[in-house]
Amino acid sequence: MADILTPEERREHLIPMGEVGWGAVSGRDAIRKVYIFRDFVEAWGWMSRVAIWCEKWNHHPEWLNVYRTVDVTLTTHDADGLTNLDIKLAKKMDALAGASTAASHQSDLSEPIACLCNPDAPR
Ligand SMILES: C[C@H](O)[C@H](O)[C@H]1CNC2=NC(N)=NC(=O)C2=N1
Repeated sequence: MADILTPEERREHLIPMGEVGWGAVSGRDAIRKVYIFRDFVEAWGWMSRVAIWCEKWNHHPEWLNVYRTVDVTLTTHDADGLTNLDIKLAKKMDALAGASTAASHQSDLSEPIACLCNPDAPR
C-alpha cells in the first residue's frame, strides 16, 4: 500500500501544484481542482482519457461533472490521506487537460494547498 506523503514530499510536490490550480479540501487530507473545458464533449473526452490511467494504476478520483466543468478531489482511501498516487494522477490529469482552464475563483472553492504541508493539520 502507498504511504502517506511526508512533510518534505508535501512541500516539494504540493506547493508547485498550488500554482496551477490545485487546492486543499477543508477538513480532509485531499486535494481539489475544478477544470473548465470548452464544452461537454471536451470534458467527457478528458474524463475518458483520465479513466484509462485510473484503471491502469488502480487509483480513482472523486469527481463531479456538470456540463463543461469537472470538480476533482484526490485522496488515497486505503491510506486515509494523500500519497504519491494522488500526485501522479494529478499530474497526469493536468497533462491530459492541455489548454483547459482551472476555475478562476479557486480561492472560493478550496483552501490554500499549503495547509496540507502543516504537520499539525488534521488528517
Ligand atoms: C481494492 C482496490 O485496490 C482499491 O479499492 C483501490 C481502488 N481505487 C482507489 N482509488 C483511490 N483514490 N484510493 C484508493 O484507496 C483506491 N483503492
